[in-house]
Amino acid sequence: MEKGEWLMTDKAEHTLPDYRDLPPDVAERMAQIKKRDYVLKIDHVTKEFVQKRSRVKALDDIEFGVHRRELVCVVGPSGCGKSTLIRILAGLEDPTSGHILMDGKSVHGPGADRGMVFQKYTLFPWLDVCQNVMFGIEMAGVSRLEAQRQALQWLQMIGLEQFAKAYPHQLSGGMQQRVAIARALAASPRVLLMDESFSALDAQTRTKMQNYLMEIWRKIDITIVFITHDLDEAIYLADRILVLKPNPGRVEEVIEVPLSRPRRAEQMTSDEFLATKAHLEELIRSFGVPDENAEDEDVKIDLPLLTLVTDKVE
Ligand SMILES: Nc1ncnc2c1ncn2[C@@H]1O[C@H](COP(=O)(O)OP(=O)(O)OP(=O)(O)O)[C@@H](O)[C@H]1O
Repeated sequence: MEKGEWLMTDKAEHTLPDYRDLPPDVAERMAQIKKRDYVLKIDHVTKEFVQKRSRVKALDDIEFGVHRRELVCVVGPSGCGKSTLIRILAGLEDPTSGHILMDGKSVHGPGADRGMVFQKYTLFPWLDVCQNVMFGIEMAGVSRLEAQRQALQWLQMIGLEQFAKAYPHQLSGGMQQRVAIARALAASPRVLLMDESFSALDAQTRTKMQNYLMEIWRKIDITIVFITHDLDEAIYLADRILVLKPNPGRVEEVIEVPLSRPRRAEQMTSDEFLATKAHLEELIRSFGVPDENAEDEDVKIDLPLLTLVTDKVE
């Protein structure tokens, strides 16, 4: 589709705008973002896994830069290398070739400059909420008293100060993830890496968490890379979306999200949102990989004959 063309949708006569047409305020914001330096640069990163008899090229020559205070989401079908990429960014895995640069310097291994929030709840169960948040601060050599003061400030920021003395098992999933975010941020990283961090939460809690995250991000100097399977989540959160294709994992497209900030739930039904989602769905379909996390349409179940019931009145 040429830029500026309009996309016909299935719904008769309703046309969606081109997702690449940014409203003026978004275009202005995007121009500002692009003027900022790269905090994180993925410099021609390739990753091959060698198993007994086979080689898998999980990532092939990935080249991408994340600007300071940008929120980038990474999407793509199962197996396109999203987890491999974030593990390399976190320093948990080395690239086969290429480099990760933080503020222009090549990184090797994990570092305090990159905080990570995983999908599963990863709080230390034997520490209370405050001690969990203090953990990263104390690791950086800060005194216990000062770490406690800072941890309480973080808990206030995420609205959980009254749960400072509670233990993780006493909190809901959403609250645990809020503490996990606070714990990661308390160590003052430059970049927050989030690996499907909200995918274990129910839909309502997930939306709340997305809003919490954007609220925190608005207040502090942090750059976020967020991996997700959920296209709505990617569009709602991101300034730009990095779309990966599988076999081997390559950059297919970088999408500038045509939505103003601050984001509001109503934007999820806007034409710009729907046009971006339609394009992403089309891209992912074009990769021809069944996404096991997508909702099944038209599932056919073979039932044993004897269990069949009808609603016919006897
Ligand atoms: N440790 C490993 N050893 C061998 N192959 C691996 C390893 N980790 C990942 N792979 C392979 O690399 C490719 C990319 O995997 P990866 O988990 O990064 O994809 P993904 O996009 O995160 O998938 P999903 O969305 O299902 O989590 C896949 O083919 C996978 O089988």
